[in-house]
Amino acid sequence: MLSLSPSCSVWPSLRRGAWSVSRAGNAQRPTRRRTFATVAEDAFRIPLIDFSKYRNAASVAEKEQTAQDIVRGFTDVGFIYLNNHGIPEEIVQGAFQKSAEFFQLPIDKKSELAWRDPRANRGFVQVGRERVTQSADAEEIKQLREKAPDYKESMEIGRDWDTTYKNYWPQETDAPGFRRTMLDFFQTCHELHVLVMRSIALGLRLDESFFDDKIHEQYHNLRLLSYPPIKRQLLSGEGQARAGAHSDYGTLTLLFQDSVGGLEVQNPRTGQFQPATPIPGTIVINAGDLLARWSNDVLRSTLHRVVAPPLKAISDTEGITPARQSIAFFCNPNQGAEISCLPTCLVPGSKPKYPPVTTEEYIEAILRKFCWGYVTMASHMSTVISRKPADIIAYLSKLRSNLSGNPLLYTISVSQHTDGSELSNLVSSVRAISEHSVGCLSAAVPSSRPAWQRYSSVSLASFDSQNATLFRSTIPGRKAPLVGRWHAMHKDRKPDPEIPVDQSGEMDWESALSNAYDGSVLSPPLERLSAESIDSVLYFSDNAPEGLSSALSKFSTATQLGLIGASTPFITGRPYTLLHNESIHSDGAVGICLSSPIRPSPHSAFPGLEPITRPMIVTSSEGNLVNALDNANPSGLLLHAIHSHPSASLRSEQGISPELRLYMGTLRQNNGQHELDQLFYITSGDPSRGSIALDTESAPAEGALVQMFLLPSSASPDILGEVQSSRNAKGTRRTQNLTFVSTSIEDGETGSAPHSEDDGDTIVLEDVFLAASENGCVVSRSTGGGHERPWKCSVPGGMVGLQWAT
Ligand SMILES: O=C(O)CCC(=O)C(=O)O
Ligand SMILES: [Fe+2]
Repeated sequence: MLSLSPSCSVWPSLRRGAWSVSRAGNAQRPTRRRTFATVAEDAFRIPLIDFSKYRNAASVAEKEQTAQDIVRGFTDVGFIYLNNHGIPEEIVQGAFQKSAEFFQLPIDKKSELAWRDPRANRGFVQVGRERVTQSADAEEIKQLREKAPDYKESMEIGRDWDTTYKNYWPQETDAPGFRRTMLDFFQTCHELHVLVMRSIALGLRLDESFFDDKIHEQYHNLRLLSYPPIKRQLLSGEGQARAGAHSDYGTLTLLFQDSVGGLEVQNPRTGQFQPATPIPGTIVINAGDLLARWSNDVLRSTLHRVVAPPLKAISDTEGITPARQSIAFFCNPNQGAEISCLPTCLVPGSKPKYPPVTTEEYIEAILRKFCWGYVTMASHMSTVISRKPADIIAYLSKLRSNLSGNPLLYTISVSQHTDGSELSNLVSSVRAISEHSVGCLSAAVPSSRPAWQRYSSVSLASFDSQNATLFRSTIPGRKAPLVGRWHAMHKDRKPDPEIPVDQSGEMDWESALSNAYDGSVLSPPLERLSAESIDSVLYFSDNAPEGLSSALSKFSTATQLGLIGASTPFITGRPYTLLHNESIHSDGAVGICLSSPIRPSPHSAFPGLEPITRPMIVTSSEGNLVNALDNANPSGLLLHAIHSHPSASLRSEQGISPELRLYMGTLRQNNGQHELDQLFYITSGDPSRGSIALDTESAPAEGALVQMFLLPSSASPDILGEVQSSRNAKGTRRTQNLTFVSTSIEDGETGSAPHSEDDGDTIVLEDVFLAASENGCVVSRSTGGGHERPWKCSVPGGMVGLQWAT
């Protein structure tokens, strides 16, 4: 711990020379008066610092002078020019060259890499999209942006290995060498940041390495800037600039500028902006808000802006401001670093000006203040439920103006009481929102609400067209050859005789997955997408999604969720009703591929299940059979569990009640707890051989931790009620949640419940996409390095989904 005694404080050194502290002991930034007369009152010069002495110093003592000069520069002006900084000129020029080549790409190519989210802060920003300002008023920022946009384009690059946010890179063929150059430059700049922060530590009388472990995670931003040539006139209006006045928010910004000029720095004492004229070979470095806060405002984060360069640079009588290029490297502390007043920056006896904050909290607060409404993944997501289709239609019509033309994902579930014309009105109202849409008819979401079977619902998610690609797939699924059936412990549940479609639920992943992916089978829009850019694929399909799922494995890090459409022979005369733009299909699949700036996180829940065995290890499995658990006979274990269960109703003369719904689930560890990961329906078992057959092509592998469960017949999860109450819970962070629910055939069809008071209600669940099917859903979640083998979630009440933080 460093002593807080005055001799260790930075103040004495700063008092030397030009400044005096006039209100010592005050925790506010001291008002300073010039104490020597040789410098004019308003002189405000960015010092030029030769860094070679520091870099080449053999001892800490040799570094002292430069360190103090640097700190003085940041104390007085907030900006320095750094000369002999150690980054070779050809490296800087190489980055400028690649940056220029990037900005010359056609706008379509650059737009594919569009910046989408303030927290990610990555990608291409078009002229006029950004408006840098100090204003914190959302409405004011919006107006400013419309009236006086910043005349610049930029490309933002973050740490490339970040697990939450992805960089957007142009194709190598479009911008050869761009990615490599920028990644190397990022690293080079990071290293210089470390060195300059060390010099600041020394200059502030801290240990030279004080900042090292607080800045090493590289939460930095490399911003390439291109200011196109524009008429000077356009930059002369009030509030108009190439970049409006602002301060930067991190520790330091390393700014590389070309020779055009236009950067201006505000003299905080006079309020006047003064040019930071380019000096060849130097880097302009300024302190950001976080460093100012860290240092209790000893170091200054100074306002700056980019305006038209001085008149002499104007190329002709038209007054065209020449193009300008710059590269800013915004440095930040580690996300978790605590920014609390540096011990040497506190006037003894006084309190720090600011409470401690982590970088993450600080940046989060800035984003809340400055970004008008977080950019969300879906520009709209909601589920509307009502007894009256007309009310749903009225709700949908209100969305039209805002969502028009954007890719739309939807499901429609109609009650038994809805007639054909009401259904087609619902479909037309959804389609009227956008001509680019995919959807399907789904089943009612399980609810304990009375008269539930009389309700219809529509779920919608509208995406930015840059994030979403719709598709239709006719890739055939492959039906499973019937795998060996064992003596049934209980009969398979028979398909409901009223539904003449295949309810067998057989999935033939094995053969689908064993066929190497043949890219030609994906429809053209999907073929064009680059594999890494897609983080999620959502689709609606018939009962044979294996072929599509296999082809989608091209998107090797994407989570795939497929809802098998509800059976609709009595509603539309088709086994499944899938919708794509203006077309209706009875088979195949329709879906959407998404590339979010922030990866959505998968979630799953299987409410109502009752564990009937302890967790066990699979010691032998093959195909869809589990042959041994903890080296014992799985069927025997299951029978024993049922027979020792307190409820006699589980047993029958044959041993197990045929109505019983039994499952085997795989478990994963989460914070020392076991969580259910995948769940397979137990179709049959053979007590003599011991094997248990699962409704999947590949049973959990040997070594997997599993447990057996039953779903009591009384289980009737109130999914809607749960979702509603979780949405209403106070203090929860806003998220968008898409959930596919597997229901039982009986759900929503349980006779006529008594008429209830709330029969007429229309429920709107904002930021929720809730869709159900009695045919279950297909799941293959991204697991960091890849994705799990697809499996089918068919337990009634089982939910799988994606969540986007907003
Ligand atoms: O382009 C420049 O010279 C400065 C840009 C800048 O200040 C910023 O982007 O924060
Ligand atoms: Fe800036």
